[in-house]
Formats: sequence, C-alpha cells, structure tokens
Amino acid sequence: MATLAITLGEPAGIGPDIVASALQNPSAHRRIVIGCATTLKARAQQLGLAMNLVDYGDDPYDTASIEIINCPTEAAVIPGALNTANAASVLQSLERAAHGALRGEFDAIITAPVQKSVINDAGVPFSGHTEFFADMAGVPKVVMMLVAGSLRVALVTTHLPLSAVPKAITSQAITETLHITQRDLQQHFGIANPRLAVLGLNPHAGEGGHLGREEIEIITPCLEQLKNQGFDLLGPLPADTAFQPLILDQVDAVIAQYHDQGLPVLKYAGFGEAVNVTLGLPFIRTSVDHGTALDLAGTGRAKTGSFSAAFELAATLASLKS
Ligand SMILES: NC(=O)C1=CN([C@@H]2O[C@H](COP(=O)(O)OP(=O)(O)OC[C@H]3O[C@@H](n4cnc5c(N)ncnc54)[C@H](O)[C@@H]3O)[C@@H](O)[C@H]2O)C=CC1
Ligand SMILES: NCC(=O)COP(=O)(O)O
Repeated sequence: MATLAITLGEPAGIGPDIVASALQNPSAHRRIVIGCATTLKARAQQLGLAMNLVDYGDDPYDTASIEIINCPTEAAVIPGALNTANAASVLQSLERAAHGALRGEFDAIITAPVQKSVINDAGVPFSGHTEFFADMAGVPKVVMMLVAGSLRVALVTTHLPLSAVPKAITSQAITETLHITQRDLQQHFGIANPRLAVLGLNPHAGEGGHLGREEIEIITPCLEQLKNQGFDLLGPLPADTAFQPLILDQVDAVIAQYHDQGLPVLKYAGFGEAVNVTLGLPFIRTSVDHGTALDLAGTGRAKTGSFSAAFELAATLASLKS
C-alpha cells in the first residue's frame, strides 16, 4: 500500500471534478487529498457524487475513505471563474504536498491541473508544477516527461516563450536532461539500457547548417561526447520525421528540445490517457496530461482517464521504490 498525496489544482477548474469522480471506488492505497475541502464537497455534490472525506490522520485508514488536508480558498469558488484571491490556497496545497513528500510522509504526489496564469496574475512568479517542485526540492534541473502507452517524450526545456528557447539549448541543458532521463528510466521504469532519440532544434535538424547552426555547434558535439561515455543515442533527428514506427520502435524515449515540439505529438497519440511525470526529483510526482478545462468545470463532462493513469503510475513507481 502506498500513501498518495493528491493536490486538487485550480479550484475553478476540473481538478475537483476529476478527483471526486476518480476516487469513488475503494483503493488499495491510502489517498490524501490536499486542497479546499469545501470546494471538493460542493463539486462532488454538484456532480451527484458521494464523498467519504475524513480529516487527515483523524481516523484509522479505511480503503473507502479519502483523507483531506484542508487548504481553504479565500473566496467562494465558482466553477469556471478564475479568482486571483484563491491562488494562495493552490500554492499552499503544493507546498504542503512537497514538504510531505520530502520528509517521506507521502510516497508520491499526483497533481490535478493548475491555472498558471491566475497564479501569475496574483503576483506570484510560477511557470508550472515541474519548476515549482524542483525549487521546493532544491534541485537545479528536472525533466518533464509525458508517457502515452509505449511513447515517452521528455523535454530539454519546459515552460519558456519560444523566443527564449534557442538560448536555453545549451550543452549543459542537453547533458543534464539525458543523464536524468537515462537514470530515471533505469531506476524507476526498469529499462536497463535506455536508447534515446534526440530531436534537433531547427527544421530538418538544421539542413546541414543552412536552416540553423545549433545542431552543428551544440547538439551534435554534445551527443558525441555522451555516446563516448556509453549513452545509446540517436540524433539529432529532424523532428518532423522522427515520430514514426521506424524510429519509435527502436527507442525508449524521444527527447524534444522544447514543449511544443514534443507534446502535441504525444497528446495526439494519447490525450486523455497520458501521464506527465517529473524525472529527477527526490520524490515521485505524476500528473494529468490536460489543463484546467474551465469550460467543463462542474458539468460532469470532464474525463478522468489521465488522472486515473497518473494515479496508477504513481502507485506503481512508489511500490517499485519501496
Ligand atoms: N498539469 C497542469 O497543471 C497543467 C495545466 N495546464 C494549464 O491549464 C490551463 C488551460 O490550458 P489549455 O491549454 O486550455 O488546456 P486544457 O487541457 O485545459 O483544455 C484543452 C481542451 O481539452 C479539453 N479537456 C481538457 N481536459 C479534459 C478532460 N479531462 N476531459 C475532457 N476534456 C478535456 C478542454 O475542455 C479544452 O477543450 C492553462 O493555464 C495551462 O497552463 C495545462 C496543462 C497541464
Ligand atoms: N503541458 C504540460 C504542462 O504544462 C504541465 O506542467 P506542470 O504544471 O506539470 O509543470
């Protein structure tokens, strides 16, 4: 049995809906939701779902119960309507989850989606859970990897404006990404000798320098150095032709240089069933593949497939660790 912390995410989004829906059945794992208890109860009621919520630690563990660590929102929550007053509650829930995971109180964290913009609008710099948890853990570099069936896509850079990407593609960023991905695929995914396909940055991987020089000046020398150290790498490959069975059948993960180079393909392959996992943290963190879907909050139309997959992957990774 694993002890799994679940953060509720943006209270006006579909986080409360998917958490209430997906946690209906008893589980072999202890489930601790961190977020606004009033919001979760209200959303469950709106969706006609029963929720057996008990305060964290109050009762002996019961397979049907959901424990809650309450992080009340400042203002009443209206599904679909963002409110900067409630950003503090979201951040408090993430901090509580990270502190608990760092001290071994939780075996893993599963996050429901947050609305990054409303946290920024509340005056707090925040680019994503990935970077937030890295900061909380004091880890300078982590890797965002999404998994859809046998397809795994990891990113060298995460939440950056496109204009900032080329500068961020450094030998150090690529080297660290490949080290973290290789190590975590070995340690957590049981892949003894991961083979990784690394994408170029430019169209046609730079077309021999005629469409950009990052492949020649940065990526290729970096990959050669890592190959000499024993890494099993393909690339740099043109991104537009890399996602085909000829390549994918021979690799364990694709390394994309930036968010929208790799994730649209992954989400086309498995949106609604895929899982986002942060590699390189000192604790396990998985998440959904989708955002806050404000348009669906409180409607009963939010699908729970990705959350359930994230929950199962977190439980599996936690059991492999112990
Ligand atoms: N892990 C996280 O915290 C993530 C947060 N986000 C944040 O979410 C916010 C909204 O992002 P968008 O790009 O609009 O993406 P989104 O995923 O919220 O919505 C895209 C489309 O997919 C639909 N959709 C999303 N989840 C669904 C579900 N479970 N069931 C059925 N339909 C679903 C939505 O209704 C919408 O039509 C942004 O602030 C973004 O930063 C986005 C991705 C991940
Ligand atoms: N598109 C994936 C995404 O934005 C997830 O971000 P994070 O909040 O998990 O860092």
